[in-house]
Amino acid sequence: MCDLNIFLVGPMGAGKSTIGRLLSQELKLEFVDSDREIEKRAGADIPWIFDVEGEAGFRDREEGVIEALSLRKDVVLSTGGGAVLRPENRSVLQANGTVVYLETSVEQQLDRTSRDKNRPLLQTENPRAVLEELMSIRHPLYLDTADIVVVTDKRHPKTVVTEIIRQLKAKSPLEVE
Ligand SMILES: Nc1ncnc2c1ncn2[C@@H]1O[C@H](COP(=O)(O)OP(=O)(O)O)[C@@H](O)[C@H]1O
Ligand SMILES: O=C(O)C1=C[C@@H](OP(=O)(O)O)[C@@H](O)[C@H](O)C1
Ligand SMILES: [Mg+2]
Repeated sequence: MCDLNIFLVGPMGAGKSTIGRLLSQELKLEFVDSDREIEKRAGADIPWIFDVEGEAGFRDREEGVIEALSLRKDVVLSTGGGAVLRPENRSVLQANGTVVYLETSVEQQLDRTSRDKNRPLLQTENPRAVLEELMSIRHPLYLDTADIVVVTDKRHPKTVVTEIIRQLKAKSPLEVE
């Protein structure tokens, strides 16, 4: 395998962080998560960054981290759900690896994100309305950025990983062993 980069995009609760780690283990690639890298560089967690710097401050940090991480070699990068918003991010992701969209229904997003409080955009009275609104804006951007689309609804993470690898092999048989 040479210079294989896989970038996971998709909405909150799609399973990008979970699936990314599993996929990296399966393909023996390094695993990086842009949200964790943002937190590491800031020395603060995401809720703090949103609180103090606003969403715009977070997006600026995210852009720097996505550029840096996408230029690495042989990584699986799990991005945050809003990474596709900036055209600069879409460009670097498309230029430097295979982009996988983990597609998920709002219903599953709600189910998977209801237990933790670390997503500032969902700390609201009506997370369903927020997720629907975000999906209407972002779904076309995910589709536009991705080389591969994998549905994750009601699928075990291991099944999702198997399906990603199947589609990667179908696309570039020589790169994925
Ligand atoms: N395919 C799946 N089936 C069931 N639960 C999942 C699946 N993928 C992720 N999860 C769970 O959903 C939650 C959110 O997953 P996470 O990987 O953080 O998503 P993302 O990074 O896309 O926001 C976690 O508790 C995780 O264990
Ligand atoms: O959708 C978004 O705008 C966000 C998604 C989060 O990442 P996950 O998609 O990994 O939850 C995180 O980057 C931040 O809370 C903003
Ligand atoms: Mg994540």
